[in-house]
Amino acid sequence: MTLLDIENLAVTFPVQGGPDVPAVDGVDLQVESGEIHGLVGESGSGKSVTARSIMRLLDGAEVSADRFDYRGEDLYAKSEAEMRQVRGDDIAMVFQDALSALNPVMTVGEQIAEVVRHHGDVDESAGLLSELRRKYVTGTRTSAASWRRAVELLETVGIADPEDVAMTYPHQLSGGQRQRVMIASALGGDPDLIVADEPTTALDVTVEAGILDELQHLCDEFGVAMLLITHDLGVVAETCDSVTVMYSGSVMEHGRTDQLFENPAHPYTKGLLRSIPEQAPSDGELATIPGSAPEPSERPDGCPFRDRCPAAFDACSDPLPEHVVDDGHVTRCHLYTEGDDPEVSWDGPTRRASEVNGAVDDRTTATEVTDG
Ligand SMILES: Nc1ncnc2c1ncn2[C@@H]1O[C@H](COP(=O)(O)OP(=O)(O)OP(=O)(O)O)[C@@H](O)[C@H]1O
Ligand code: NI
Repeated sequence: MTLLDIENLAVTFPVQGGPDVPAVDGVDLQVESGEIHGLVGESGSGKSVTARSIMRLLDGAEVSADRFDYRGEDLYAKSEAEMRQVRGDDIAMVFQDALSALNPVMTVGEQIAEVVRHHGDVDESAGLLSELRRKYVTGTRTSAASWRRAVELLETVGIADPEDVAMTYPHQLSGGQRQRVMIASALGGDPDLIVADEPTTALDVTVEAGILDELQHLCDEFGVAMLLITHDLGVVAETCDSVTVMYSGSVMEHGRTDQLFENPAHPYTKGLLRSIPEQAPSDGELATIPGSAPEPSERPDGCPFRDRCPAAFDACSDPLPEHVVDDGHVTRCHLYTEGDDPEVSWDGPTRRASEVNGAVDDRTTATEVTDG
């Protein structure tokens, strides 16, 4: 079943005295129940804006979509009160920076207990006195059911000594522990979908691997779906069932992870794949895509990637087409409207690039070593 179904999402930030910022432009995104769906793309491609649109946390932005359904209900038709219920109970969000997302003056146990109470499936009295005590003497109601549930959740997310950790404040914990606390807090509302925006980006690789493992395991165990935002295709390969690739506000390609990795269709996806060790060409060099993404207000017509694409040709200034590569695997690239199996070379001059668009031909050979 499709849990989240977004069609043709556009998000624009009005800017006083400057051009508006069309951050997201025509994005389709489907997350199936229980799956881990990766949302990947370089910095500025619109991943976080898309994520926040799901929580309706985009103050001041103009949001439009042909469809924006969660479990078949239009999220943008809900009242703010109904939305508060959705946030936490149905959809929970995990951010990159737990230190700023968590309350600094409340023990982590209390914070998780609060989510559990808000969700309302623990039975405990909540009279004024206990409410005041809870609020001002944080961490002391260790006999309450919500507190016990908080400790349980800390244990669930792999924290050793959950009783002790529950009584600490966020700044007393390591970065990895704080991310785990935030995941525990997300699970406190028993959501069906977790939106995780680069949950491990700030951590070192071993801690990151442990947390990604844990997330994968938790989604499996609780049947929770996750939209996992990352700029790292290596993380997608390890963790995700399916993936949507974004570039400069648009979706370039989406499909099951195996389809995308075995048979990438869009030159942008092919370029990204060269930057992860397992997929890089056998000469051992890791290459990034030369150049950088345009600012939203300076995006070219048609395909936003065309100025960096080694296979760009004149049709690329037309609106993005949609090409079905395989069942569930779709790319938005003009090469495929010209015939199947186009030649895309990141290592030498491309026929189309050199014949049709002389402006890009020396980009096709430039590579940049990013890692050893
Ligand atoms: N509140 C805002 N006002 C104006 N522009 C914004 C605002 N928020 C985001 N943008 C712009 O929208 C575009 C998409 O930003 P977004 O944060 O979604 O990118 P991202 O893919 O999450 O990148 P990163 O990997 O760096 O987190 C960027 O050009 C950004 O500058
Ligand atoms: Ni982001």
